[in-house]
Amino acid sequence: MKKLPNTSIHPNTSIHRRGLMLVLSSPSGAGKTTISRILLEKEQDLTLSVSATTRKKRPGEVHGKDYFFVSVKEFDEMVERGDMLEYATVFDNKYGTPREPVEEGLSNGKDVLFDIDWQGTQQVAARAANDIVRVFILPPSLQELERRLYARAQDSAEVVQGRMAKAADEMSHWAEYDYIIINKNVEKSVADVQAILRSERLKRERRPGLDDFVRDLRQA
Ligand SMILES: Nc1ncnc2c1ncn2[C@@H]1O[C@H](COP(=O)(O)OP(=O)(O)OP(=O)(O)O)[C@@H](O)[C@H]1O
Ligand SMILES: Nc1nc2c(ncn2[C@@H]2O[C@H](COP(=O)(O)O)[C@@H](O)[C@H]2O)c(=O)[nH]1
Repeated sequence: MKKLPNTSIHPNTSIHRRGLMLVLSSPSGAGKTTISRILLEKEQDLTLSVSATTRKKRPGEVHGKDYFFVSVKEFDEMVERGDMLEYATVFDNKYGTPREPVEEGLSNGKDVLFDIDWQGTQQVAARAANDIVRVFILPPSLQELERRLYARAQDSAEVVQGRMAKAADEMSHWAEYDYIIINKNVEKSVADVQAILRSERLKRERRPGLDDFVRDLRQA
């Protein structure tokens, strides 16, 4: 398996830092997209991995921004060519992470944000165990989860009920994640993810450039 080239010079410092892959997963409707949008506005050095999907576009969604909306044939060809970092079938549609933009983001000194399910998270973790940071978002209650899915008003009642039926299955993977956030208040949840990001960026093993820095300090 190809190892990701995820070392970089972080733009805000001359000290060499490894980019990280921040994964958000949750049952559908718990708030990953909402949290991601705000987070990306606040975090300059974070870039979103835009997934490819065979799902139909929702009202307001933009090709290339929310997803790359592709046919099943196009999706399968991407998989065949090895263009996907990970892929999975979720709620009867195919979803996958195009590899190249992720590699490019990491090489440009960015951290990369993923909104993917537990299957994709397991695949990325298998390829880049040292670079992945996994955050699982829980809803405050099942009633609130259902309310949010209906309030989003972008899916039919049938789709919402299908997603509610699979929520327990998705949540059964919560213990595979490094951090758990109960998304009651969006601002608080965003602040929590920012705290995670900040701490993870400071980890010694993500800052290989410190070796030289400390050597120089000790020789001075
Ligand atoms: N903390 C919150 N309090 C109230 N409403 C919220 C909160 N977080 C998100 N929402 C609302 O819940 C709905 C679902 O949120 P969102 O689309 O972000 O979920 P998601 O986890 O990305 O879902 P999916 O997995 O289907 O993409 C949206 O209408 C959003 O505005
Ligand atoms: N394994 C992957 N899962 C993905 C990817 N992109 C999105 N998702 C997950 O799919 C569901 C449904 O999303 P929706 O936009 O249709 O509501 C959700 O859990 C996403 O996290 C991907 O590239 N790979």
